[in-house]
Amino acid sequence: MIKRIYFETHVVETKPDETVLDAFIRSGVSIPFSCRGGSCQTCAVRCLEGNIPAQAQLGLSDYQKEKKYLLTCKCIPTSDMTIAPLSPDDVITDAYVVSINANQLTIELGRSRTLAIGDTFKCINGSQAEPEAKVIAKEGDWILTLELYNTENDAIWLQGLTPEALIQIRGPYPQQTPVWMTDEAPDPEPNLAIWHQLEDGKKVRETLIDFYDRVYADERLAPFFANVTKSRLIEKQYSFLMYLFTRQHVHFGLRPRNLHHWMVISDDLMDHRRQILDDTFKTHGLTDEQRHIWHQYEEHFRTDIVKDKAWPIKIGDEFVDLETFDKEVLDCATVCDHCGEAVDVGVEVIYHRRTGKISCPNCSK
Ligand code: HEM
Repeated sequence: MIKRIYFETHVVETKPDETVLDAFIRSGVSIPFSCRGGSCQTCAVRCLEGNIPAQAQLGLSDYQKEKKYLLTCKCIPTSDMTIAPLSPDDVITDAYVVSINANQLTIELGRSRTLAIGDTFKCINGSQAEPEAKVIAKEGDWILTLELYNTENDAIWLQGLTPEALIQIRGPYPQQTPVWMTDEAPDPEPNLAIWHQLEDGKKVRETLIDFYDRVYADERLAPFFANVTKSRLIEKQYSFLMYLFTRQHVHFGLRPRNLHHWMVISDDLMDHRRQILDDTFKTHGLTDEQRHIWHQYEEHFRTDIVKDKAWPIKIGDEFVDLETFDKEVLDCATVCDHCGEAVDVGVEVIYHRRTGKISCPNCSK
């Protein structure tokens, strides 16, 4: 049976008995791959929706199975599927310690990987710390020498290792330039047909109203929206989606990267939000195609939103870090935003650049 595979902005139909990878290659969809036999794991992706055939997970670890990884070269779909690329955090490879020399660690990989000198990784040995390391030498595709950035904590981490110990490496994180410094990808193509099907936006608004009711009641998401007026947010979100679907310039807010710059949002939290959105779509009777197209618009911004620490905001060509504090001498009396006590004119206070919240001398000790 023909199945539809949704991957980023692509929709690919597989022929009977065809693997997802073969269908991608046939359709010109670019995805990294190497051995095509299920051992190198280069073509691994994550399943967001649909059945995962057991064959597509052969050889993957329990952790990888739990995260819904699958190998596209081994996946003959049994249902429609939505799949997404792995984030570097998701790419975990077993490795054995060969030797340790000061802050350098030589490892033998559990499977061959095509990696380059300069690629960066996180090292995992079951402890909470995941020291960062850079490849400084390699022998073939199996042996790597990593240099740890050699802080005091890395030295302690290395002392806990012995030759032949099994560790994992997470990555690579090849991008030398942090995401927040790179140019944003162009917006995805509009889709007027779906917008018309969604009753020229009426159904989009209804869905958003219900979705944000659920978000504001969700204990993981609600904290982000503590000071945000729901009706205003729905209108902003609506105009942004209207722009994406129709290209009418009706959205005058910030771009998603700048807008979410201070929010620490993990892939897992994005998936959680996606699930709530999908449940809402189903309540409002959106068709599979409509759900997938809308999800694809949202997914397009994942890399602009997911991060493990706040990013500076980009204004023109400049990056401004708003997650810092400045000092100011008050030229009029006010109250402290933390303890509520009065603060007199002439007192030096600390204020947070993004929120503008003021701390009196007592609270900022
Ligand atoms: C877990 C994931 C997310 C969280 C926690 C989150 C959180 C927020 C918050 C708190 C606001 C209000 C900001 C403010 O008014 O100051 C907001 C606005 C917005 N978000 Fe998200 N967001 C998430 C994912 C997304 C995604 C995937 C998109 C996709 C495009 C998106 C697009 C928007 C837009 C368009 C606005 C309103 C823009 C404006 O004010 O002009 N968000 N989000």
